[in-house]
Amino acid sequence: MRIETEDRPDRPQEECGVFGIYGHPQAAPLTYYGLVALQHRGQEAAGIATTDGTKMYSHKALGLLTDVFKHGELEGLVGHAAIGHVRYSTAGANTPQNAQPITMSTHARNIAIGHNGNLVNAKWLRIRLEQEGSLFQTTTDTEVIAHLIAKAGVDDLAEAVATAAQQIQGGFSVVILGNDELVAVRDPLGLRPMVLGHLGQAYVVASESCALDTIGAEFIRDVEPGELIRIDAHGLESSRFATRRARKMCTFEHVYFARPDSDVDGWNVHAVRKHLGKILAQRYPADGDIVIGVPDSSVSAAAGYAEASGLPLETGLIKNRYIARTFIQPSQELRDTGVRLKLNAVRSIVEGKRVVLIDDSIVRGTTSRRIVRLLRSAGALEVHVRISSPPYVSPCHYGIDTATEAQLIASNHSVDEICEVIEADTLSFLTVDDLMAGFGFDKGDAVPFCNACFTRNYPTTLIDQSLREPHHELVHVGGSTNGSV
Ligand SMILES: O=P(O)(O)OC[C@H]1O[C@H](OP(=O)(O)OP(=O)(O)O)[C@H](O)[C@@H]1O
Ligand SMILES: NC(=O)CC[C@H](N)C(=O)O
Ligand code: SF4
Ligand SMILES: [Mg+2]
Repeated sequence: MRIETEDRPDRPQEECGVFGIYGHPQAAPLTYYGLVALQHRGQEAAGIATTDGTKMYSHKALGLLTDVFKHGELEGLVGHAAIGHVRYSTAGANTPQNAQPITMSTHARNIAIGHNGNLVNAKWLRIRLEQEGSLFQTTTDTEVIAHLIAKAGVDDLAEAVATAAQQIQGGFSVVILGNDELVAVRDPLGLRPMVLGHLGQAYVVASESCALDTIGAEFIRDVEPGELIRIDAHGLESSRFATRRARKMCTFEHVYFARPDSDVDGWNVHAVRKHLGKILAQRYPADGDIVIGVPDSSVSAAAGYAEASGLPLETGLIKNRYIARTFIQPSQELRDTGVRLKLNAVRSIVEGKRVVLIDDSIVRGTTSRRIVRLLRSAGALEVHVRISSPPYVSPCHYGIDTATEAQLIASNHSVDEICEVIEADTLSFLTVDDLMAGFGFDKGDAVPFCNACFTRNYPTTLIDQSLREPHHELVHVGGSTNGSV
């Protein structure tokens, strides 16, 4: 194993998916299938940890799930309870040791932890924990949660997790595996999603309901913001680690991130996107002949736009199904190549047409410019771009870190300037009020959503912003993390 240090690159980051199951003899394979359904949430690393009540087993590595578990590693993951994770880093680089679940042995137990979200006070907490003697193995914010659990000073895992959850701030949906129990918590504002289901006698928690559908589990309900769920041989117990307060669910889950077949906090993602497409057509019509959605995430909004405008919906862009999401590629060069590999225009459909192009978001502008060019080179006469969300002006600090402010095209360009940069004939975005109308809210209503990336109004203080980034990243090259803890 080679160990080296590197400066932490200041680069755009994104989301994760978590899954947990208790009470099933096939816990590891079911977790694997659940994670397959959540692969869109993170493609940098994947891992699973299981317990048979006595020993804990884990395997994790960089890469897609199918790469990480291609040599029969699942067979070694025995036990009736498991958690799993697919990672897109937000805190700490994309290195093997930062992959999750993070495992730790304490005097009381083994724990494994998987986290979706990003903490806004992890650096402060880490400094305090290090001053108190904690030694960190990774550079993630997630390990801070593990140390807080270990240091809680109580034997009961759920109590220890509650103590930890009360100290962390920001976005977090977390699954924790103990010796013979599974604990799940969701942040008090509900920034990150989490659902609860059951498969026969087994309980399941996951980032999105599509993971429940994939393993044939039944949806019970969303995990409440500020709720702690403990599942063990005695069944399921729910408690609160934080008092109820106004929800601030992430709208970007609905706009782009979640799968359209998922229901997030009572709204079906496809239905919301389609509704947003209709609002876009009603408020920002375009003189076009055909409507084309940018695959994959804008297909629902394009269907809504076409329905409301009366224009035909065409499949004018074909996506190579073997290329992962471009928005979450770690460098601009890779993103540019990614867009080219990913999409191609259908000349026979777009030639001689005025195209209304629907996309769900413009973040850096890479995708839109490339697609406008593609359509023109395939013979489109005009390209009118309509975006089913408002301009993305400010970085997310809660788990969908799309880019630094300087990289966000809307943070330093007007709509007209963006239109010019992406080489479109016309360009319109939804307003925040339009976006909220997509969920059935009227202007002026108090809404249960975080819209900070569109408004710069963050629902928490950004505590760590006053601290400098850590300088060093520890990179282990090679080696395996499989085996019992
Ligand atoms: O302005 P940019 O920085 O280019 O990012 C915005 C684009 O990225 C996303 O799609 P992506 O290609 O990631 O994934 P998808 O296939 O799930 O839509 C999003 O839907 C936009 O199309
Ligand atoms: N995208 C996420 O939710 C990442 C979780 C955690 N902050 C990490 O970087 O590993
Ligand atoms: S800032 Fe944007 S992406 Fe981040 S949680 Fe809020 S709505 Fe979601
Ligand atoms: Mg897209």
